[in-house]
Amino acid sequence: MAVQYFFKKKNSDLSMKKCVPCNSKDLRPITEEIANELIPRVAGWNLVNENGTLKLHRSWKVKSFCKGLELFKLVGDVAEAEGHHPDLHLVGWNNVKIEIWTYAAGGLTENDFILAAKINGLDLHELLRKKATS
Ligand SMILES: C[C@H](O)[C@H](O)[C@H]1CNC2=NC(N)=NC(=O)C2=N1
Repeated sequence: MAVQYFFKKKNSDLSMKKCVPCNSKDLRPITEEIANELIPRVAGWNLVNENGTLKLHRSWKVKSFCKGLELFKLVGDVAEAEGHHPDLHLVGWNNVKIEIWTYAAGGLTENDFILAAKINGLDLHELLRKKATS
């Protein structure tokens, strides 16, 4: 279902969609080929293949450790509202990295792109270092 859905709704705004529960039995990850086609729809996110598991990664440099925690809170609220949860990393006091994939599917599903698009919709600009965002 996921694959066709993506193709049909190519121009729809992912951030307007809602994550579906990840406990469905027929949850299948998308292929790397399709993931490569979709990645431009979530600006700033990179496709990573970790030992065969596709994931979305994005990094930010924050102004301070506490701003990093604030970022986590904003992202955490989105994740809770969607019932879909990223891995959050805050390393070396100001490097935030977020990884998203669907554990239940062992790879990427539409949910991951929806969550990434919603995170992109957050106004993080007060939290980030002026210079680099990567
Ligand atoms: C039942 C519930 O929807 C699942 O446990 C959800 C919770 N959040 C999740 N988040 C992510 N990123 N992947 C999952 O497979 C996942 N599973």
